Amino acid sequence: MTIRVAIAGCRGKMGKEAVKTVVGQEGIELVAALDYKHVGESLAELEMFPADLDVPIYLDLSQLIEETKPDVLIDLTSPHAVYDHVKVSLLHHVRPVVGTTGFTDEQLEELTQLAQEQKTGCIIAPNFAIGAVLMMKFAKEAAKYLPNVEIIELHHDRKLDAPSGTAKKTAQMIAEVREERKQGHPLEEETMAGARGADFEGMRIHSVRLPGLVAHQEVIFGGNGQLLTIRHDSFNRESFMDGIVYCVKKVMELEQLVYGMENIL
Ligand SMILES: NC(=O)C1=CN([C@@H]2O[C@H](COP(=O)(O)OP(=O)(O)OC[C@H]3O[C@@H](n4cnc5c(N)ncnc54)[C@H](OP(=O)(O)O)[C@@H]3O)[C@@H](O)[C@H]2O)C=CC1
Ligand SMILES: O=C(O)C1=N[C@H](C(=O)O)C[C@H](O)C1
Repeated sequence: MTIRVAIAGCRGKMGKEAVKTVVGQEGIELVAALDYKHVGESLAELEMFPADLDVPIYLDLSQLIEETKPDVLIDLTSPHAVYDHVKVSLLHHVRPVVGTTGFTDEQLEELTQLAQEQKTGCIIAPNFAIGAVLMMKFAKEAAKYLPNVEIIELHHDRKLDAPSGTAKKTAQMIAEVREERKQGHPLEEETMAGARGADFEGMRIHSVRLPGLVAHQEVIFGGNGQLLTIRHDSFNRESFMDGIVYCVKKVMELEQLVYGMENIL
């Protein structure tokens, strides 16, 4: 069976790479694109895509779904757009595979419930790179023994959300095995706001944004006279593509929302 896929955000850094990947994939067919520019045109008319890529561009997701009947919607857009896309998609029983980050906890809860009610699979993966997923799993394991931990995530300076979805998910996974505790000196004070980073159950998260970076993270554990650093680097967007293909196939077997690729490996 061929899986019919639509991509939202196809002009973006991730979207462009995803279009290239999906088009070359056996058993997957790209049937539509969702964008708010070039509406009514075809991807073939955009300079960045091959001239024979005859894939229609829609503004309205419901219309896209009714006319092109995708099985899966890959969302690689923005924190402002993604929640609505996932909701509309689930209401139409189209399975979302979501790379976009920046969900609130409330949005994740609502979408989890909606996917369950609709009996429709959905994968929200803060990071599609297998190395990053392993970094998160290893960090969770290490935190059982070394509960003093800080996360430093480093990204390109076009990123909209901070901390990154990966850093937030790492902290959540660590929190499953680490009791909430304040770190550092009990009387420490910030003499400059933000100096100690964001506070997640006492863990500190630091976000670096610089041109030249892609997506990187260090999880640093401190113990008596020792330090453990777990680091992952994505040097390009290709690093995420195997994960996207895996999720497109996997979501076809699901009837509920899965948050994080570590839960389906
Ligand atoms: N899970 C993972 O492994 C990864 C996740 N990401 C996440 O994926 C998302 C996209 O990243 P990236 O490609 O770098 O970002 P880009 O800004 O390069 O791409 C986003 C694209 O989505 C478009 N867009 C914005 N709003 C809408 C909308 N309402 N409908 C359709 N298209 C829209 C943008 O158009 P325009 O620019 O014209 O506004 C742009 O073309 C981010 O949230 C990022 O954090 C990124 C890498 C890996
Ligand atoms: O915006 C990005 O680039 C990335 N976003 C995701 C995140 O917020 O964790 C995944 C990866 O880090 C790249």
